[in-house]
Order: sequence, then structure tokens, then C-alpha cells
Amino acid sequence: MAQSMLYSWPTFVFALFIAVLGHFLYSGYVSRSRVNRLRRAGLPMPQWNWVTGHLLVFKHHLSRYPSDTFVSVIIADMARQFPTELFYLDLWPFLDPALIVCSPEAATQVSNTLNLPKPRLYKTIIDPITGGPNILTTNGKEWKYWRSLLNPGFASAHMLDQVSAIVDSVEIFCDQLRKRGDVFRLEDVSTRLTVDIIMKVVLDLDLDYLRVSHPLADALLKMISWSSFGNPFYRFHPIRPFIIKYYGNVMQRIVLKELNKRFEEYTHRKWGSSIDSGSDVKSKSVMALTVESYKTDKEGKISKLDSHFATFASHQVRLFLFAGHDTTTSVLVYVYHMLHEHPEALARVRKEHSKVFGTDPRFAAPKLRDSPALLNQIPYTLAVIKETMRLYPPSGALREGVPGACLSDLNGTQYPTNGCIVSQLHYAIHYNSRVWPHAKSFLPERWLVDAKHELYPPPGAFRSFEQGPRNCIGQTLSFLELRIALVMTVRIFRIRPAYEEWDGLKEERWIKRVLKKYGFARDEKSSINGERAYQVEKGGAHPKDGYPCKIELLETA
Ligand code: HEM
Repeated sequence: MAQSMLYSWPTFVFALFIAVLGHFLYSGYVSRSRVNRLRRAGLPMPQWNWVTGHLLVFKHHLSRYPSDTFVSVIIADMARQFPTELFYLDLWPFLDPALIVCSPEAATQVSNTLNLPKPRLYKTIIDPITGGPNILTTNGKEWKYWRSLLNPGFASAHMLDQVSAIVDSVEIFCDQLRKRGDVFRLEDVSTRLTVDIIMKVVLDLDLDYLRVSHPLADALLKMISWSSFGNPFYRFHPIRPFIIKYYGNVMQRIVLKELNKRFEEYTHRKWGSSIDSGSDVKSKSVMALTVESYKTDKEGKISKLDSHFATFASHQVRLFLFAGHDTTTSVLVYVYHMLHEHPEALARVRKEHSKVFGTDPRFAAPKLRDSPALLNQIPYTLAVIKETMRLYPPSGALREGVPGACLSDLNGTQYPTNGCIVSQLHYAIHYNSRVWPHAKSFLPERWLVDAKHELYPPPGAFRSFEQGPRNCIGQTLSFLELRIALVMTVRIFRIRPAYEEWDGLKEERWIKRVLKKYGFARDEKSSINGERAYQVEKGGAHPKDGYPCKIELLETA
């Protein structure tokens, strides 16, 4: 008996190995055959072969850039050879065949005309962070129900009620910046700011992460660092599932506890007025308003937070924490960078703030608290933010192709989407010189001219928040916090990049020192076209090395 078991175990393992290999090769064959059919139909794609698909072409383009470059930048480089602004890319086994979209017209077909579903790939990557289904990854009725419950919490009018809470966080951000005489990574402090803000706005929870660590935020950042964004090998790391599970539980415990607390406060009317009486209550968190919509939906018949609602709501809170901090942080840091690179724009922003908030920058905070609507009177600042987001889009957007759905290019050629990931490449669309005159230049003015002006942004071309029904639910909040942060900082601090100093501070590993000594390695100052703060792959796109910088306090402060 024991002997037959010994005999059967290796056989079993071998059979399993053959089955897994067979499945792998078969799915590779299916994937490559699909691309081959598209190739034979004459649709645009780079040089292709059965064994490597487009991997070698991709590698060739990658070799022109630092190895950590944001992947959209590499694919946009490949896109330059396709005037069709649409092409197929076969990176199996790392990704299903992809239809790359670099034209605003085709992107509008994806998001508005066809409204293609979100891909299954999102579930694999995002759901472990959020703990389960959420409005970023679900489709159809499930998505619609939750989006309609959550929308009121993000409405513009309600967001203005959050200004005071955001100002409080930005004041602490300023205190932290004041303390920094050294070279430091601006992104680290900015991340703490956006995490604090998102939790206040979404859950009315003050993490005070700008000053101290917090298990919720720490768990989120740990989970992100263990996720497979940008590096597909992470997906196969043997201890990754345990790490994700552990930190997921930490997050879930805290979020559920806070949600229950909010519900208790809600039912005991601690928010200052009665929900049941139907009166308006100001300064409520997104989740408070969601509970309110839910209760209305159930005709008021809930007396405790039911576990189905609580679980799903906790996924949304975790999603907001994830989606709401990463992108906004990246934009904030790049806005400071652009203002440093364009002193004339910085001078104009400062002048605009002095005109609206008074010449003494110390009074900006009380003015904002008293009259949040003043934020609508700084159009040039908003234009600077949008232009920065055009040049440094923090993400892109993926959809799943479906049978019968085709995209058409400007010549009317049809591109089947079935079996493909449809990738709206924000980076390539934002640098598309057919639709953006002077596409590489930083021109905030293009956001201020009237519709007849040649610089006027064409419809569908600015996609940082995506467009159509699945656009970003948090865009009003992001514009709000970015403007508040700028109003409260640009007249107080001078922020400049400090990559050279940072290079000097970095500890070189002993192995690199040895290799350099014998001529096998050299100093690498990675940059793209001289830009040290290039976008690197890290979930979304982030400035290289977290933007090492130095801060000076201005005399007016
Ligand atoms: C500058 C900041 C931001 C940028 C650039 C950004 C970008 C985007 C993009 C491109 C999408 C579409 C993704 C896709 O279709 O694959 C999206 C969706 C989404 N964003 Fe944002 N986002 C930002 C801030 C926020 C904030 C602050 C929140 C938090 C509340 C948030 C929450 C979401 C959610 C929940 C969705 C999914 C919406 C849906 O499918 O119904 N985002 N965002």
C-alpha cells in the first residue's frame, strides 16, 4: 500500500505538471491564433511571430527607457508608428491581446457609445485590495445600484461642505513642510495628506496620518506594495496571498468598526439633526450619505447595519482609500514640479491667489473656511492642474472587448474588440498632436480660451478622469483638494526638485560598488529626455524616487 502511494505521488505530480503546462500552452495558442487572425485581416500591429508575439518589439522599446518607466510611456512610444491611432498588441503570457486606443474619437466609442464592460483583470488586481466587488470592478446592475447610492456623497454642492476639514489637513501638511530643511521625498508627505483627506471625507475618520502612523493606512500601503501592478511576477510570489490576506483583514476590521460607529451615530442623531425628519444635515461623510440613501431605498426599514450592506460598503471605503490617494498625490507633486519649471505660471498662480484670498497668505485658511465658493474664482490655478494632468496622466483605463463590438478609426476601418483588453492609453491620447496643438508644451491657457480658439481642448481628448458613465466619481473632490493645497502653499513655500542631492545621499549597495570597480557597472542617472522626475510604474504613474525636493520658506510666510 505504502509502496503504491510512493509510486502514485510522483505520477500525480507529473500528471498535474503536464495538465498545467498543457493548459498554459493551449491558452497561449488560443491567444496567439486570435492575434494572427487580426494580423491576416491586415489590421495594424507591430512585427509579430508565433513564439514571442510582440514581446521582443516591446523589449526593444523598453530598452530606450529606464527600466522602471511607466508602461504607458513605452506603449505610447510604440504607437508613434501607427497613424491609425489604434493597433493591437500581443504580450501574452503577461496580458491578453490588447487593442491600444490612442485617439480621442475611438476612446469616446469605448466609454460612451459602446460603454464596454470593465475587464476581469481588474478583479484579479483590485478586488484583493478592496476585499471584494466594488464600483471600479463590477458591471451592469450591481455597479449601477452602488454608483447611484454613492453619487450623492460626491456631488459638488456636498463637496464644498468638506472644505473646512480639508483645510485642517492642509494646515498640518504645511506644518510638516515647514519642518523639512533636508532633502526629502515630497510624495511621502503628500501621500499622508491625501490619505488623511480621503478618510475624513469618506468616513469622517481622522487618521492623523500626517503626524503619526495608522494601521489602516499602513496596511493599505503594504498591500499596494505587494500588488501586481506593473510587475506581473508579483502575482506569482508564493507568500503574496498570505500578506494580502493579513493586511486585508487588518483593513476590514477597522473599516467595519468605523462603519458601524457611523451607523450608530446616524441612528442616534448625533449629526446635529434628524435624518428621519428629512432635514438637511451638513458636513456628513460620503458613507453617512450612502447609509442615508440606502435607508431611503429600503423605505427606512433598517434599524441596524445589515451585514450584506456593511460588507459591500466596506469594499467601497477601501476602494476610495486606494483610488483616492494614489492618483491625487501624483498630480499634486507634478503640479509643484510644473510650477517650478514654469516660473511665469507660478507668478500668475500666486497673483491669482493674492487677488482672491488677500495679499497675506496666512489668511487663506480662514477665508477658505468662511467662503469655500471662493475656490471657483481661481480659474488659472485649475487650468494649471488640468494641464499638469494632461502631461502627466496618473493612469489609463482598461475595458473588456465583447463579441460584435468594433471600434472604427478615422478612415472607417473596423477593429474587433472581442477577446481583447481595450486599453485607453491616456498618455498617448494626451500627447496626440493631431488634436492637441503644441502637445508637448505646458500651456495652461488652453483651458481658458473659448471654443473657437485653436488651443481649445477637443471633446473626448482629456481623459485623466475618464469619460462617460464610468468616469471617476472622485474628480470633484480631487480638484477641490488640489486647489486648496495650492492656495495654502504656493505663496508660503518655494519647492524645487533635488535629484542631484538625492543621488549623493543614496547608499550604494556593495555589489554595485564591486561591479563598478571592475568596469561591469556604471553610474546611472536615469532620466527621460533630461527629465529626472519622469513617471515610474507604481500602481499608477508616480514621479521617479517620489520627487526628492528641497523647501524654502518665502519671506511673505
Ligand atoms: C487626480 C485624481 C484622480 C484621477 C486621475 C482618477 C482617475 C480615474 C480614472 C481614469 C478612472 C476610470 C478607471 C477605469 O475606467 O479603469 C477612475 C475611476 C474611479 N475613481 Fe478616480 N481618479 C482620481 C481621484 C479619485 C478619488 C479622490 C476617488 C475617491 C473617492 C476616486 C475614486 C474612483 C472610483 C470609485 C472610480 C470608479 C468609478 C466607476 O467605475 O463607477 N478617484 N478614476
